[in-house]
Parts: sequence; structure tokens; C-alpha cells
Amino acid sequence: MSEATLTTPVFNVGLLLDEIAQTRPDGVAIAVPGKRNKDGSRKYDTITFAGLAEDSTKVAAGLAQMGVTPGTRLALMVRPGIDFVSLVFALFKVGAVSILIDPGMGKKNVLSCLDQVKPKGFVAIPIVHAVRKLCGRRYKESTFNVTAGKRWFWGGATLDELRKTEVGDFRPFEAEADDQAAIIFTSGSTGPPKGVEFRHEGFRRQVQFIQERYEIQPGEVDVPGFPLFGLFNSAMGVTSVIPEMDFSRPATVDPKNILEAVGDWEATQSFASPAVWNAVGQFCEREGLWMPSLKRVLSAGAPVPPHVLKRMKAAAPNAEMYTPYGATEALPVASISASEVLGETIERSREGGGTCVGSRFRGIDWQVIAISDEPLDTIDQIQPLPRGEIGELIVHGPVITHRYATSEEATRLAKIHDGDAIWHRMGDVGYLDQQDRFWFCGRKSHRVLTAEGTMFTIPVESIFNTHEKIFRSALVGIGPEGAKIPVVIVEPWSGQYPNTPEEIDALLDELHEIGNKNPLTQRIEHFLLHPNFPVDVRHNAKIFREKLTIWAEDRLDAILPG
Ligand SMILES: Nc1ncnc2c1ncn2[C@@H]1O[C@H](COP(=O)(O)OP(=O)(O)OP(=O)(O)O)[C@@H](O)[C@H]1O
Repeated sequence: MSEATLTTPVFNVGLLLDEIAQTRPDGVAIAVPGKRNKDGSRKYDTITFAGLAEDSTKVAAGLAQMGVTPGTRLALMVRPGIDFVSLVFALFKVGAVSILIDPGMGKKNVLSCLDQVKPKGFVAIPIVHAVRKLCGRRYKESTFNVTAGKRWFWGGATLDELRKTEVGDFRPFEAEADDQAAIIFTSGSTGPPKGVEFRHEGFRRQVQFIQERYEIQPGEVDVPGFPLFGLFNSAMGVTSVIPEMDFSRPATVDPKNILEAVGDWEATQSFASPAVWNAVGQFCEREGLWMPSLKRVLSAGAPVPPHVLKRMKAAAPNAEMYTPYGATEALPVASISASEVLGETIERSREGGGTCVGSRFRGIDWQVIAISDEPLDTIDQIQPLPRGEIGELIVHGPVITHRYATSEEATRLAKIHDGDAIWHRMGDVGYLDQQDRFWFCGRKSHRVLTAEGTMFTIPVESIFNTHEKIFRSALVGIGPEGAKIPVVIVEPWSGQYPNTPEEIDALLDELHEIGNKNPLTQRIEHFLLHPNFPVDVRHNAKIFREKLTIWAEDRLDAILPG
């Protein structure tokens, strides 16, 4: 696609907000739930697009006066809300590189991420500054510090002080396409979290492609379950009603808060992780409630089980649900609607065909190549596979990130050079069908290399997930590399865990029977029951198969050769 489709020659993504502020100055940009009225209804704090544009420019000017220059790395650690969105735009406008870390990954991981990127300052809530000070000399290079809230003993500026800055002759940074805008960490479900470098152009294209594909109109209202979606919404002229929830632990959401935000604002869209929709769908089913105003429900970040799609179709009867597919490094790559899944692809999934994640977004090129665990430096080293064959997915396009800020080694393993272009290796395996849709078959690192060939997680697991008592399952391999013994671990639905040895035997027999009927699974001899799978905190959906492998090894010691 040509660069000419962008509205301005300057790529600074922060300027998208200023364009919206010109066309919809009085529209509400952000609404945050506040106290309750006497009758129990909610009050909301709001800011308009013009207000947000002005506020973020003042803060950017204030940061510039403090000495922040383009390229300065600043850790942004503020809870989702008006301040957060304004600060994201302020940092873009001054040209700083925002470091965004999900606190849900735990203190040790957060500190290790910070150590790797060495921020030059913290724009953060008081507790973060207190910890920074307590860490003594660890963050001695951090000089540009801003407190969002009450400043105590740690010095630096406050956000309120920056908000009073005279803008004077401050001008937003004239970013070029490849200028760095942010470093965002992956959730670390297959190893330590990696810091992904985002370019200004990448963010702009994300906004553009998401808006185009889902036909999102300015003036719509979104209830975002991802903090960063406030940024995309504001850049599209869409109101964000930030729901009350712990964004690091979406599974703990109180569904009532989502329903209330949607109802109060007659929201047309909501974008959250499958964990949120799992909770909301069950709640609506139990209470007989639905959300008639929604016309679009988006669920991203992890595989979305069909039972979640089904419940949400009932809970949002006027909406279509979509499951965008992508990763921190490359988003969005593809998308499919719940109607297409439930009406068509689910049949093939049940038989072990993988999960169809849909067709490509505009601007994305993709191919499936022979699986390798080695770096592939240049495109001539890849071996493309014929359509229908399972391999590694590689993607290319303007939203694809080019490198990790934290590890040269990780960059070499994930990127392939093709002239000036860069392909990203998704780390996922699957195949393309005749309609050029991708069928996800699991993470590359989770494949099981047995003596008889390679087994892939998602196809095998979906066969066993068809058992009515099984909530989810995990294929793991135990034993020596290349001659692993496949083991399927199943987690029954809550309340369905067998109580007696006879019930356990009966369930295991039924699983054997299901396995015997399909060539993909008939060699599996070992089944284990687990009450509660270890999963990632962010999505509450990504199964930690590495942990389950160790757990299975302890139980199946006797069958291990040697
Ligand atoms: N719609 C979807 N359906 C199935 N899987 C999905 C979907 N969307 C995302 N995923 C999975 O999530 C992955 C991206 O997750 P993310 O960027 O959060 O990093 P992570 O893989 O969890 O962390 P790390 O790379 O550190 O292990 C994809 O590669 C894919 O495996």
C-alpha cells in the first residue's frame, strides 16, 4: 500500500488525536466511572477530544521543558483512565519512547524488564516512585520523573504541574515512519517477557487497518478491556468508557461492571480478552441478561473457545463477534467472525483441523514455511510449504515490528530479512486453506516430536475437548527429544471432576475411545486428569504446557525409558 493514503507526511501517531479534536471537539473521548448517585446510578468523569488534545500537548510541552527529547525512554506506569490516555499521547507528541509493562506479570519480571530497557525516567503513580526510591542506585539514571498523583519524598515534577505549562513555541515531534514510539513487553507465556519496539508508523497502521476492517465509525462508544485500546479509540474518534476492572487480571472482572458501562453509554463495541468474555457470557446466561446496544464484540490475545463465542452471541444478540489474531510483535494479522466459526469452521476443528483464525488484514503478507528452531537470517533460507501443510507462519507488512529492544538473540530468532523488508516469525504453527485462511495449530515450541512424527497441540486437544465433561486439555511430550511419548492431560469442567476410582476409570476409557476414532490421536495411550491448569495471568487462557510437562513427568516416571 502506498504512503499516500496517510493524511499527513508526519507519522507521529499522537497527532491523530489532534486531527480528531478538530472534527469532533466536543465529543467525549474518555469516560471513567466515579462515585454513585443516591439512586445507585453511576457518575462518570469525562474529557472531550479537544480537552484531551490540549491536555496532552501541555504535558508534552512540560516534558520538553524538563529536557525530554525525542528518543528518551520513559517508563509509563499509570492506571488506565484519563491520565493514562493523555500521557500516552503526551509522550508520543514529545517523541519519547513509552515503556509499557503489564504489572500483572509480577514484581520480579517487571523489575527485570526495567533493568533491560534502562528508562531515563518514570511517569508513574506514587507507589512506583516509592519503590524506585527504595531500589537505591538501581535507577540512578532515571532523571525525568513525573508523579501522577501526590508527590512525597522523591522529587521530580507532578502531572498537575506539567498540565499548567504554557505551550509557547513547543511543536510536536515530526516523527518519521521508523522512529520509535514505544517498547511493549510480551506476556511471556513461552519464556521471559520480551520488549517489542514499536514504530510510529506501526501504530498508525494498526489504527487504520482495525478501523477499516471492522468499519468502526467516529462517534461510536467502546468499552475497552485493554488499556491501550483507549489510544486506538481516541485516534479513531470513538468514545472509550473505561470499565472498573483489574486490567492485569481480566478473569477477575465483575461482569456487572461491563454490563453497567455498556448500558449507561449504549456502547456499540467492546474489545476485551477471552477471559472477560468467558466471565461475562456465563453471567449473562445465568442472570438472563443481554447487551442490546452492542453491534461489535472483539476478543483478542489468546485462543477463544467455541463455548465463549456461543454464550456471547446470546449475550450480545445484535452484535457480531470477531476474534482478531496476532501477537504483540504483529497485530492485527487476521480475523474471523463468530458466525463463520460456529457456522462452518468448528466442524473441521472438532476433527482435529486446528482453529481457523480467519483471513488476512489488509497490508499483511503471509506464508507457511518448514518448521525450524534455528535463526533464518534471510528469505532465501526459508522453505515454503504447499497450501494445507502444517508449518511455521511468517508475516510481513507495515504493522509488523522489526526488533526486540531487549535481546539481539530473540531478534535473530524471530526476524527474517528480505531486502529492506522484514518478516516476523509468529512462533505459531498451522496451515493456510484454499480460501487463504490460517488454521492455528498451536505454538511452535509446544509441538511434540515423537518417534513416529510431530504432533501439534490444538488439533489433538480439540478432539478431546469435544467430550462434554472436559473444559480444556493439553498435549505434552515426555521422554527424550525426538522420541517423546505423547500424554494428554484433561481438566474437567468445574463440578464435573470424577469422585471415585470407578468414575475416573470410566472417564479415561471414554477419552481412549475418542482418541481411537481419529488417526491424529489413536497412538495416544496416556491420559491424566488435572483439577486446574496453570495458565497465564493476563489472558487466563494460555495453558502453561511447560509446567504441565513437568507435572506429567512426575506422575508417569514409570513409563519413561531408562
Ligand atoms: N485469535 C487467536 N486465536 C488463537 N491464538 C491467538 C489468537 N490471538 C493471539 N493468539 C496467541 O497469542 C500469541 C501472542 O501473544 P502475546 O503477544 O501476548 O505473547 P505471548 O506469546 O503470550 O508471550 P511470549 O511471546 O513472551 O511467550 C499468538 O502468537 C498466538 O499464539
